[in-house]
Amino acid sequence: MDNQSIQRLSTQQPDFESRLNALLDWESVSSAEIQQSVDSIIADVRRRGDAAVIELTRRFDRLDVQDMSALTLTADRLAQAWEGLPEEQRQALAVAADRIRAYHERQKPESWSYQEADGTMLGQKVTPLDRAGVYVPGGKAAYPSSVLMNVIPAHVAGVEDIVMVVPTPDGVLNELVLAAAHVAGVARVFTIGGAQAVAALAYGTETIPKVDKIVGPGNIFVATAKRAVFGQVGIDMIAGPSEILVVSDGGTDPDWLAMDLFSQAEHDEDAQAMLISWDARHLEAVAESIERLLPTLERAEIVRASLSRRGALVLVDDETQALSLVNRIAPEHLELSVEEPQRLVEQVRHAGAIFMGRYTAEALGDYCAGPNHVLPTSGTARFSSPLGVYDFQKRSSLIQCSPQGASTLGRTASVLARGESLTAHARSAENRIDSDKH
Ligand SMILES: NC(=O)c1ccc[n+]([C@@H]2O[C@H](COP(=O)([O-])OP(=O)(O)OC[C@H]3O[C@@H](n4cnc5c(N)ncnc54)[C@H](O)[C@@H]3O)[C@@H](O)[C@H]2O)c1
Ligand SMILES: N[C@H](CO)Cc1c[nH]c[nH+]1
Ligand SMILES: [Zn+2]
Repeated sequence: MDNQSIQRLSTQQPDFESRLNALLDWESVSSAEIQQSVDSIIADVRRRGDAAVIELTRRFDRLDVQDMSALTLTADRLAQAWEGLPEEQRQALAVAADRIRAYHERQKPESWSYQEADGTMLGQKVTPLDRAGVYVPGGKAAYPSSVLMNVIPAHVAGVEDIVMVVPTPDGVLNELVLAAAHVAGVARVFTIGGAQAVAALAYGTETIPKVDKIVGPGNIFVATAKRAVFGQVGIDMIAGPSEILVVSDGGTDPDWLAMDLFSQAEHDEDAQAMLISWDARHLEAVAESIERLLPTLERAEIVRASLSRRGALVLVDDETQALSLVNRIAPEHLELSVEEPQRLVEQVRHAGAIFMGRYTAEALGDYCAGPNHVLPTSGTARFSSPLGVYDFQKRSSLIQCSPQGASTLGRTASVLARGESLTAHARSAENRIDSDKH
């Protein structure tokens, strides 16, 4: 059992709690050393702008460039990537983009207002951000799907200026990423990544425009930098390594489930993949599938590392205990691989995205089902939501008093303001009481 790739847990084990906590605790991976290095990168970019970005890109992505033009891709270059793709890939990108757009159109909030009996109008006006910065990860793997997932909701929200950054280690451009940027309607791409890209978007440089908000997932350097610049700009969330939590009733093919776990484990050595079941024999079968199928993967080493560090097959007493664990873990992706997912989903309170039934592989959501794949991780689904149109918009309150409304509200405001000893507030409100009768 010891030399197996994935840990085995049971709620009956006396040390279950501490072992589970160790698996869930990703934040502790963010060491003081990383924080220090990110702080100094941000300070450098603030101080020296483009020169720092160029130097840091040389150091971390091994790109030997002299000026920012070599780190800039124009709309023409993106169109060229689109034209050069095989038809099958163009088709797949277009289908995914259409489905993601259709889903996000439904999220679009409307401005609203209503009128009170005395003619006072109250409402809420929704406006898009002027400029959004989209971080597309590109260190260990390139993510064309993340381009679509980040850019399309911004467009649907009405953002006019979208600046995309994506690292291209060793100068290798990924044509699918560029084509996805084209199909999603991006006009400007800078081939930079890591904390230096986040800092450039947050503070602006001679070449890179300062944005209002930075969205998109990334590694620990990206996440730490986003946390550091929050306040200077908005951010969507701190997205950690990918996670999957599967609840299985024992009726799904163990090979399918093993591959579902691998699908997230292959992102990163820090990714988390867990399966919970109350069927001990089924867990054994999944363990056997894992051992047999793991060597067949292209990214077997990453998967092995991730499963041994943050992977687990968890035996619980029953369905109730499984659901209570789900709500405690608040996973990024939850697969309910059970006969009656509708019944179970009623009891799920915290999860980024819920994949219901044996046929709904999480991987479909990563690419083309329609909902966003940028999701809260590390338990933050307790208080945050998938990336969406609402992340690219803000709301302003609208208040228009009729003369009568100003009198009624003025009396109430005056009392409250005097209670706070704020006499200018009180007199400002009182000035308008019965002003139409003078
Ligand atoms: N939540 C989501 O929707 C989602 C989607 C796709 C990917 N992801 C996650 O995003 C992450 C992508 O990570 P990645 O590394 O492949 O790409 P990345 O683009 O996030 O990071 C690459 C950059 O990290 C910087 N970097 C690397 N080593 C450094 C060092 N020692 N010091 C300072 N900077 C350094 C470099 O500048 C490099 O450009 C993975 O964890 C993956 O699971 C999440
Ligand atoms: N599973 C990732 C989010 O956690 C998204 C992704 C992109 N490509 C494949 N998967
Ligand atoms: Zn994925």
